[in-house]
Amino acid sequence: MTQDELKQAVARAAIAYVVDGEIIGVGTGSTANFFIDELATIKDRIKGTVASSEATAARLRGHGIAVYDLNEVNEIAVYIDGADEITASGAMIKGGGAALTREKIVASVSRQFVCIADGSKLVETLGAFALPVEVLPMARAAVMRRLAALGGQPRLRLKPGTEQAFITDNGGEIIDVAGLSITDPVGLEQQINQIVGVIAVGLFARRGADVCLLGTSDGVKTLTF
Ligand SMILES: O=C[C@H](O)[C@H](O)[C@H](O)COP(=O)(O)O
Repeated sequence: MTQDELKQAVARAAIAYVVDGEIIGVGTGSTANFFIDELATIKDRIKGTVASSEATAARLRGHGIAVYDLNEVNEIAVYIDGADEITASGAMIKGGGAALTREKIVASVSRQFVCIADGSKLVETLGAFALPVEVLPMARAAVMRRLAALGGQPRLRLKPGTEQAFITDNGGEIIDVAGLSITDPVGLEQQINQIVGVIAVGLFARRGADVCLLGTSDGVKTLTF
């Protein structure tokens, strides 16, 4: 099976977690895009969605699915999203697609977090994927020094093919921190959150996934945490 077929399989399996008549939180990225396309086939069963990025909102609206502002919504039944890495205890690195801050916010108000990922995303220790950190542009250099002191190699994410900083949906910049071996994800998430100028870190450890649907050549495996 190709990686896209594995992503499609987990996206289809995630439909079983959609709660009829409720608001569904929708993540960002290639796996989440497969989920959006599946969700379109049952859109009449749900009340609507909250999107974790402008790109996701546009894709949902393109399918005729209602997208609510989070401030209009009291509760989200389930949040469904991909990950860049996930451990056997449900801690994740996210933000490869730069949507980490809104993803974290939507996940934090959702009753259940279902991670959908192809099997290559399951790791023993987080950190081979450079950890994304969203920062206020004026604090970039100061935050990079603090991240380097934690033992990583921080690098500013650039707009592809340019020398200009990539700018997020929130007007922030992304620093990708390579070279970390994250043995205490909850502790590191807390430490990075405390650096002034950080908007959010792509470590989802304190609020990790509740369920992970993992696409493998033997079928979709369900991990619960
Ligand atoms: O910012 C992007 C998100 O955290 C994505 O969920 C993550 O990067 C995984 O993306 P993909 O499904 O494309 O591998």
